[in-house]
Amino acid sequence: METEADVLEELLNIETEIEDVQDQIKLLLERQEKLHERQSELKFLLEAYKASGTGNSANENASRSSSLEDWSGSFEWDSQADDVRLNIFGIPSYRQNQKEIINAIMSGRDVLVIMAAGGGKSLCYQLPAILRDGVALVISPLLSLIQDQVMGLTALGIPAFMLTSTTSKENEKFIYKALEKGEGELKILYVTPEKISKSKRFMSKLEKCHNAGRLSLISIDEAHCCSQWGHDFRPDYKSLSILKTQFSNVPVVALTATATQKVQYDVMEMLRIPKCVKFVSTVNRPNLFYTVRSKSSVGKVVVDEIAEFIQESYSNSESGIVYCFSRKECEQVAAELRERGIAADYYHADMDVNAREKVHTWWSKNKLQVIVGTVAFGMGINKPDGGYYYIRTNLPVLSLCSDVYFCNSR
Ligand SMILES: Nc1ncnc2c1ncn2[C@@H]1O[C@H](COP(=O)(O)OP(=O)(O)OP(=O)(O)O)[C@@H](O)[C@H]1O
Repeated sequence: METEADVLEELLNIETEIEDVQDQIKLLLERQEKLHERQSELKFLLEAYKASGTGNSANENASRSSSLEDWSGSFEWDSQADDVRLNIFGIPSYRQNQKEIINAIMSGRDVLVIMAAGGGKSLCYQLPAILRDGVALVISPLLSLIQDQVMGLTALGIPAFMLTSTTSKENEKFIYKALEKGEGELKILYVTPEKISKSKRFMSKLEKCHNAGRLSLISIDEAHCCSQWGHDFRPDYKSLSILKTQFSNVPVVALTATATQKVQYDVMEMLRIPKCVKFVSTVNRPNLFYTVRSKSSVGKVVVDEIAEFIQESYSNSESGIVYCFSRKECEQVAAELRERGIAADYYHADMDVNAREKVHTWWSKNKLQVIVGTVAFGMGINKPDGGYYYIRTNLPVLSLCSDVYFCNSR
């Protein structure tokens, strides 16, 4: 006959055992994750080995992707590249790795670029896009980012277009004609990954462009979006593997500011560029300053604090971004900043694309000082002039990042 003490003792034993089992499950799950990681690395190495067909060891071949080939020497396009850099882009000299990356692309190699945000990745594919014959295709994840790039290139007189939901029928017709028949001036074409995965019409025009020898290069911006291990995985990036399969002789350039070793493997595997040349530049951004300030618990006072910060620190109306958590909050804060004499407007995913484009353009042209946005705005936005800052309001404190010409929303 069991006594209460016996029951209690068995219960305690069982609870101890359950804890043991839970510890073991935790250890096994950790082990499983490590094995998955190693499995994907090994699969990548195997693919690299198969792709080489040279009898090199897989490791040797994979390391060729970051090989010591010298891309800094003299090439036949040097003087033309210098001319475009200086006279079209207005850039006096190259930054770290830019010249080497350009040389590798011009030599027809696939390239993986890891360079800090604002480090100058765009020049690395835009310059070869101008030098090489034909049309360069650029895949970029966000409409705002694409608009920013096309706006900047157009201002430099470079025939750049985008094919997105905001493209007019007239421009769409022009782009399709340029791809299919080589008519009209089109050097750089920006699309979102959805265009590759969902538009058969676009892919068929692209194929015609390639068959006629007019697809000059394929650039994949924010390439970490390919990787499930990255912080910004986009399912549509998976479909980009078709590009190398279908257009195997066209150089692919994958660019990102953030990629761990594992994400790099993933990107190379996903984009089918195991033998790419890899360039890693320093991620140090000396132009960034962060400040954290305590924030009032009263909403109206917080807006006073933000307005005061902007007016005191940026008295020449230098532009910036204020980040808010919700769409409603963006609209409210923008209105309250306007009440305080600051030219502000809001930007979020609930607005129609034309309204978003209008706000972005005005801000780019300094007709608007502040965009109050959700994280829908910011990634890859390039605004080199004057001071620049962003403020996050959705934290218990105000986080201020100033004196940058560029920032990411994260
Ligand atoms: N060699 C250079 N010298 C001076 N300025 C440069 C140079 N290369 C690029 N820039 C400028 O640096 C700024 C940032 O460049 P860019 O937009 O290409 O950065 P990025 O690396 O593409 O950033 P993101 O991570 O958003 O893609 C731009 O204003 C660009 O004109």
